[in-house]
Amino acid sequence: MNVLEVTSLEKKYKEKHAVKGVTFDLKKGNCTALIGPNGAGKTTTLNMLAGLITPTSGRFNTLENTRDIRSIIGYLPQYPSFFEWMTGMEYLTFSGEITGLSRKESKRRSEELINLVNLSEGENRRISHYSGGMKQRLGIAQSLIHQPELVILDEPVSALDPFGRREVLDLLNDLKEQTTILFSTHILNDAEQVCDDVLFLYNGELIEQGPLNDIKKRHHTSSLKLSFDDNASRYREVLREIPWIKQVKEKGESLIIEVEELKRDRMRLFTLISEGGWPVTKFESREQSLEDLFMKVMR
Ligand SMILES: Nc1ncnc2c1ncn2[C@@H]1O[C@H](COP(=O)(O)OP(=O)(O)OP(=O)(O)O)[C@@H](O)[C@H]1O
Repeated sequence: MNVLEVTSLEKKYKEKHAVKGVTFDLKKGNCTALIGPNGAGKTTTLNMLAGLITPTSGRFNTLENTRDIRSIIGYLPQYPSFFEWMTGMEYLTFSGEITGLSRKESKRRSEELINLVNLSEGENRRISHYSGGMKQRLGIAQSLIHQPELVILDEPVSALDPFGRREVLDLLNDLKEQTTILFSTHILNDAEQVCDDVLFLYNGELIEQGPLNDIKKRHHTSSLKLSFDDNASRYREVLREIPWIKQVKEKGESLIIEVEELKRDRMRLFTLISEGGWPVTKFESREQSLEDLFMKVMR
């Protein structure tokens, strides 16, 4: 069941085509990462879905064909602004009332959310005294105040330090139980930790999309990594001459060796290393990361 179906969505600014004919579905209960480098069109896409800018063309349908999409979505912009003189609790209660909740209901929901995003300790502190991670968690709580079917988060972790990032990623993992999530990021490692589905956006176009595991299988490569104390390039030249090795890349004093069949070729490489007495300090089978995948798809 799809919470949102987006068809041929476009945004043009004079000569600039920021988003070009983007089509995708969001499955109920899934967490989808919209991934792309700076300027790919992520914010423009999310702003169109959030009703903040008008698409040049295209359409989107919601599950119940809701007339105003804003009633079913929660949205956290890339640079959220808060009334910093308010406490976290005041801000949430106020946000709830704006969405149409009664004061009592809004207070109850705010208390629930303060617990969910782990802000109990700072609920009566002014937002101006919050850390970046706390503000981002408050922003996420605010986006959930009216129990939306879909939460759209624009770069929720990109501006945070590693501690803040971890807090927010853990929170996203918890939220997956409760709602459908679409979030943008250019930090692939973060996306990999929480998302089920990915949308790869490049130059305003979707270049690959689907369940992360399916895409990984589709673009699967088997590789091995050899690390040396020094002189890796000498061994690179030897490996390049071997017919069962597809590609050898040098990364510092390590070699990334792409092979056809991991199990078989791992043994072959072991034999080569031991017979040749190569000064290898580390031998690893490599799992393809989302970053490897993104680079491959883009190429
Ligand atoms: N109001 C605007 N007028 C003209 N061009 C715009 C406007 N808004 C965005 N663009 C252009 O559209 C393209 C996509 O921008 P967008 O902000 O959506 O990218 P992004 O993927 O979110 O990038 P970032 O990760 O840097 O936030 C960029 O080239 C940008 O310069």
